[in-house]
Amino acid sequence: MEEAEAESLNLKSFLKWAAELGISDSPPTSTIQSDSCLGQSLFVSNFPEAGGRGLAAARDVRKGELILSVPKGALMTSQSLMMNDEALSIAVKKHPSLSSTQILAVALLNEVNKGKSSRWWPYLKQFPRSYDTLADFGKFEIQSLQIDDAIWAAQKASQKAEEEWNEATALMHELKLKPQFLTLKAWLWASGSISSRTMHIPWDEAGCLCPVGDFFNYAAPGEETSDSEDQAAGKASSLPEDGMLKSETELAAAHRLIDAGYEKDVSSYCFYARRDYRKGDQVLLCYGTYTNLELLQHYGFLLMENPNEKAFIPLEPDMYSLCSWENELLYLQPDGKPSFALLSTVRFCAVPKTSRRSVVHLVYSGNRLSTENEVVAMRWLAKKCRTILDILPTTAEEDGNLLSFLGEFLDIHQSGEIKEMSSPLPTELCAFIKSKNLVSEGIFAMSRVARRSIERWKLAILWRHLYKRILWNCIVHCTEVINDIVSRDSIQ
Ligand SMILES: C[S@@+](CC[C@H](N)C(=O)[O-])C[C@H]1O[C@@H](n2cnc3c(N)ncnc32)[C@H](O)[C@@H]1O
Repeated sequence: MEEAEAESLNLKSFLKWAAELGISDSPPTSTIQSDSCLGQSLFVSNFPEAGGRGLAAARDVRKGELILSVPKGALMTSQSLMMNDEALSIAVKKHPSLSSTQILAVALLNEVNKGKSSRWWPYLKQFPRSYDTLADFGKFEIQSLQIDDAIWAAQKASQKAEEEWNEATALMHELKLKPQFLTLKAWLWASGSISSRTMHIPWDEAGCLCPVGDFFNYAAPGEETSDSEDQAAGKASSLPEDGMLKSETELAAAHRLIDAGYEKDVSSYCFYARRDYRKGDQVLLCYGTYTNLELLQHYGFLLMENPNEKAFIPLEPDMYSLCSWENELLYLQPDGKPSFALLSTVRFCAVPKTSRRSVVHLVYSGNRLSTENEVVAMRWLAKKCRTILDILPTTAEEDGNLLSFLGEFLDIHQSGEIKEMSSPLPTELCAFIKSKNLVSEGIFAMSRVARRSIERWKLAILWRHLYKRILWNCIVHCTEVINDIVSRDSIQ
């Protein structure tokens, strides 16, 4: 059977299985019996440019409408997995130091280990085979990020995954998992599934895996969720289970922004439309507010246009303590403009040390201190960005060219062995192919693994390209501010 045909049959039996568990996209009053849980409000579709498989509106949908409900019994949690598996439950109790996420990862692998005999088998077959989160990045992809902060985040993510795997190995051996489920690769699959697919529930920090609900692709929070209508409608809210929402402010923001949650009164996970949708539109979910690096870290993708993107630039050491801003507030926005905190810090630094006391109140008001100060501040910022860009191994333009080349390369070489390349390969691609041992006896095989590997590397290149674009935007912005001041001065 063709792979696509098998996939379609698997999906069909999954949607039937989901309907039997009470998952439904029908209005609560409806009593329609169906062999699919979808079809009334949603259907599964493919969106190659926005997340791949996702959910589309089966009819015109109004903002605030309930579009999917998943009963508690259909949620896959550590608790529900242990309830049906005494051996798992007993073994887990012997390892109290494991975190709730590690327990869910082991329970997930333990379930996959059962194969077809697992009651969750139709659902498990819908999971991706591998992920592109930062923890999945190899050394080459990590270095390809080029920016120290991002390299550090990726190294940390991959070290953390390995440490957590090591800690959980004893439990997995006790459960007598098959060798292929004891590997780091299997662990990365389980932790990638948890990181990119779980939803918040109040009774387990690791969250739950929510069949069908985890088919919603992501849209960044925008204007439609910034008003108070959702709270006015009294909807429950959920938090993405990812450990990213650290501060109270972030938690509060996430509560406002997310459009799905577990509702105790109906014992179901409920999903609401966050805006009006026309029939056929992709229906999206906001998992939270993320920069592109955070999206990569937790979900393995990034957005070309991310309103929440932030480019952090290394400042002089004393600048971090000069004002009372937290470091996370000192960044460039996607349009290149400095954040309020960064702008005021740079302005303050541009004041001679002896005069700083007298301008403290003005700095925090967000006002320009003087035209001279503004010019010095903007010059400093533009120079900083230029210096950072100058020392990076590639320019934004080169990254853009490499991305186009890789896009064409993947299109031309769909699969199979490649003996002769149509054009000379870019140096970085040669280094990539060599580091991944993709060539054997002069022949490059475009296997599924090679393709995935290139796709993952493309994400690293795209990330650094977008970072550099913000720094360029900043240089343009600073130059415009300076030119504006100079031209006003010359008129006066
Ligand atoms: C909860 S799943 C969504 C459904 C997923 N597409 C599937 O086929 O199972 C989250 C994953 O979908 C992909 N994704 C979601 N939104 C995306 C977007 N806007 N652009 C690209 N990929 C996206 C990412 O791979 C992410 O880790």
